[in-house]
Amino acid sequence: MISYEEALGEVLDNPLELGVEKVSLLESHGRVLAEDILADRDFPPFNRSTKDGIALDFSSYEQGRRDFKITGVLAAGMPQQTLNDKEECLEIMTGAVLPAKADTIVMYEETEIENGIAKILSQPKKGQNIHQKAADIQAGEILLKKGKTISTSAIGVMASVGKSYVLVKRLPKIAVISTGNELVEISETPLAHQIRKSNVISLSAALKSKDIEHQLLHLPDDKLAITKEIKQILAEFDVLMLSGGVSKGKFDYLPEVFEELGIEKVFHKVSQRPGKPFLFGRNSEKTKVVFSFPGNPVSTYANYHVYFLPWLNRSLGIPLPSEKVVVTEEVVPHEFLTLFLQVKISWNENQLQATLVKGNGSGDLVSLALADGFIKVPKGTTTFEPGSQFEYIPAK
Ligand SMILES: Nc1nc2c(c(=O)[nH]1)N[C@H]1C(S)=C(S)[C@@H](COP(=O)(O)OP(=O)(O)OC[C@H]3O[C@@H](n4cnc5c(N)ncnc54)[C@H](O)[C@@H]3O)O[C@H]1N2
Ligand code: MOO
Ligand SMILES: [Mg+2]
Repeated sequence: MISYEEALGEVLDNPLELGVEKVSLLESHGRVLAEDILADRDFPPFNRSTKDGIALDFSSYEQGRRDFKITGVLAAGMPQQTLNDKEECLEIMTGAVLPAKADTIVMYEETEIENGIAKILSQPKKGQNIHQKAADIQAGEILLKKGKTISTSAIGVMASVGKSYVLVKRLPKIAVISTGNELVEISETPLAHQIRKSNVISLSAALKSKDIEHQLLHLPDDKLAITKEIKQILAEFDVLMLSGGVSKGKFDYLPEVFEELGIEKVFHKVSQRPGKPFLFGRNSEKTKVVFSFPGNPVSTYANYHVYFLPWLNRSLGIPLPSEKVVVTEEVVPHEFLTLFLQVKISWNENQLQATLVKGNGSGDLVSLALADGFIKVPKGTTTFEPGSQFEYIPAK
């Protein structure tokens, strides 16, 4: 059995080359940019007024003039005008184009306007209140680099250069598969010996929150049926994400079925709790990967966050986030297993602190909903004191 660290290393060593696709700008939020976005023009595209006031020729002020006759009003959206006479000025609004032959803007608050004459009350500096053409970026320069995760502000930047469609990294297409004869649909009333399938519903919600295309499928505890179906599913999807049927039981057929279908087992079973009987595999062409999670609800859920999400980030070229929290109580490690303990998170003096959520093992679905995430507790024999720091894996 391999350690958690080795297992994560193997998972991260098997990213998929997913390619790229074009999506509409509004659909691109959270996706990974697959092209550089260039400035299609200078930013700003013209000398732009940053204040409401008057535009004048500074040399006239320098020569002692303080009163300027107003000969027009410039609004944002008007084509560029010209200041025809040094002794005159033009009123100008924020965002309007600086007129030719003017070089300085004085805001209204620093003037007194009477009978069409603006009197300057302040001591303006040459060139003030002008956002110079190309000061932010020049046409042809890179505004956003490929590889960036698209934020809402990046969407605004792309809108400003007229990108209504944008090239992004493709997301994997995933089959989310429940296994087991005991499972019924959520809309059904289970008989005494049955339960509703919940694991795959959480997985589906988690994938939906990332806009990942996926399909919910179900397999009975019947080896022939499983083999036939998985063969078809493999042809259609990039990733198989299964829950259950992967441990030591008489009806846990998945490990042998994968082998028969040519799925290479990268590892099966990790020295961790929960989630020990996890199997990770891939096809020989390395175009498909299989996350076969143990069926206990907490195991499936923990392993999705511990392995699948980092794998997804690696496949998309996104840096892996790392967060630390401090525990409020003693934490007892396991001598041989890495533990993923459920915690509730709160803020304490600018630091995230974690309080353990006590549950009844990895079959306890109820405690799972009370937790915000997991802390990773390395194996060992020394109890951690309150205040010790742990890696935190948020679960959303
Ligand atoms: N002899 C051994 N027995 C078990 C071992 C072991 O090492 N040796 N490991 C235990 C651990 S740890 C786990 S975790 C489970 C994993 O079992 P499987 O992956 O084979 O899952 P199943 O047997 O199919 O189901 C286990 C449990 O989970 C429930 N389940 C499954 N799918 C769903 C679903 N979609 N929604 C809700 N609940 C689900 C299922 O009904 C079972 O109660 O094995 C231990 N045994
Ligand atoms: O790996 Mo299991 O999840 O401890 O029940
Ligand atoms: Mg089993």
